[in-house]
Amino acid sequence: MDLLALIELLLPEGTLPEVQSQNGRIEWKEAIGNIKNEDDLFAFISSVLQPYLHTLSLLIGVADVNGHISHWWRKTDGLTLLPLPRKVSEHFMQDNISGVLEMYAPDRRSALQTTLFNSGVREMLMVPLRNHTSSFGFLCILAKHHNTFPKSLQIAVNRYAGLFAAATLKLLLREALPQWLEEEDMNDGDEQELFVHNELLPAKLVSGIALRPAIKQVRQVAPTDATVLLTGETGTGKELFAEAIHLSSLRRHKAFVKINCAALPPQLIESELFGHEKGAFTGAFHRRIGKIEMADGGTLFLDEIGELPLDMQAKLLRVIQEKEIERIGGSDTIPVNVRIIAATNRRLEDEIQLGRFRQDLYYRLYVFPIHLPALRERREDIALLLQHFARNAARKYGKPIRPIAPASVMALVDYHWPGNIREMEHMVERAVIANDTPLITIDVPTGNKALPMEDGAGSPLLTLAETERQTIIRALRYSNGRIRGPQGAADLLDIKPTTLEARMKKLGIVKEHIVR
Ligand SMILES: Nc1ncnc2c1ncn2[C@@H]1O[C@H](COP(=O)(O)OP(=O)(O)OP(=O)(O)O)[C@@H](O)[C@H]1O
Repeated sequence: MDLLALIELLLPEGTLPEVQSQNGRIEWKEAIGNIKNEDDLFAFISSVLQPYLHTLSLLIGVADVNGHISHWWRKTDGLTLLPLPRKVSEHFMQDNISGVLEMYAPDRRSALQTTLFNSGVREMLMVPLRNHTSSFGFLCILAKHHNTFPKSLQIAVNRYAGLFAAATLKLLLREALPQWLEEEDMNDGDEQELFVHNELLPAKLVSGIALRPAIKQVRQVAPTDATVLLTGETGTGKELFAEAIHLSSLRRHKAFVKINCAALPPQLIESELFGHEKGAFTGAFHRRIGKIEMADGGTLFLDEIGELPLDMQAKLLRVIQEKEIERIGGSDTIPVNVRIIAATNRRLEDEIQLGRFRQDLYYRLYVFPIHLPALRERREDIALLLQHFARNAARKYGKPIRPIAPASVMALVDYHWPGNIREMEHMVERAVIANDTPLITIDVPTGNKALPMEDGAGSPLLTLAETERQTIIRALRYSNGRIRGPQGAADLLDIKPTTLEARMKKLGIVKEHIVR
């Protein structure tokens, strides 16, 4: 679970509105996503309240479980705040004061009010910061004069109180839970683009924008028992995705059994798949349970299915159709209930033409195909994945987490990655081990010159805005210009339709120009 999802759980439902930014309305998660320190927090609050009041002096207090203020954050515009008393404002927390407080004299009941009065504060607008069950702190807007706060400001402050609470919680949780701090900082605000999608997927599966359609397909197909055919070059993550489907399925508590059809000599494959009875052939001293039987109730992952010999293809077809097997040398048929996921880096259509793959088996497997793009087809994700693997390798080898040198990142974005993610993972790991400099440098492998981009236009590093533009355009083309609904562009990109429309407006994308 990410930090923002946790915040959403902690706050009362319906208290997190969208906010108006310079470029239209944006979702709360996006609005507070980049808050990393006190300055960011105050800049955010000021920007929300800017239309109502230009100069803001702000004070935020957060209480511990006993109601004592454990955190003070302040930003003063033209006010010199005296040091705040150490043990103050219990009654602020207890009475849950909200609204405008006028100050005409030091207040005996509250050390905080007295301090503020003596600091020159004459009016204060107070907003409790609430979680599900109670107030955990307060936000004060301070003014040097009476009658400073217009009614519109008071209404806005109440409307956005949930958002201010979320923003404050973000800072508190970052301090309390440093692992998030590290994750967020490494990605420098881009964390939203590189994410683990849900707890049921393998934790190591990360995805940038380009993998989102495949992840979406995983979510769609996982709960069914449909056969899945994963296609993609070597190292694109087919096995990881097979595991993801299994872990997101109802079979997740049963076995996930893998068989690599390319790794076994043909004479062993049958016994590996179907098992054998004792004495079935010379050397069969014991009964052996085959992989299909082992996967009963769970998932059978047939990697490199294109390498399966033709006679085995016929036997596999029978298993899929009849849902039963016979061990070699056995006379009984054994019912099996397995979900089949197959993977290949060959074009099975070509293999059929060449007479190396059975067409009937192909149709049995081609129920729900998922294609994993090669890394060079998803260059927009390369920089983020590099940082991800650098962080992982640093943890694995007990090294400090360091960024990769921008020049290396630029060169690697242009590289053609024949070994895809597997190649990247190993390359980064080697560099992390070998480098002790503040920035990790990685050389593009020699003898592998960067290939031009698919469109032949060279391979410049794209700006984030341009990357976003191209991704939105791709999604619109894919959805035939449809923004809303299942398989609409917003759905594919996993964002709200209103957010997509706002981004299209900002980036000057007109869907009629894209889809004709
Ligand atoms: N999206 C991803 N996020 C994180 N790691 C990934 C991702 N995709 C692949 N990897 C890592 O890259 C390596 C290769 O992945 P995997 O074995 O799943 O690829 P493959 O397509 O099955 O390769 P092959 O066709 O050679 O069997 C693994 O270590 C895997 O953990």
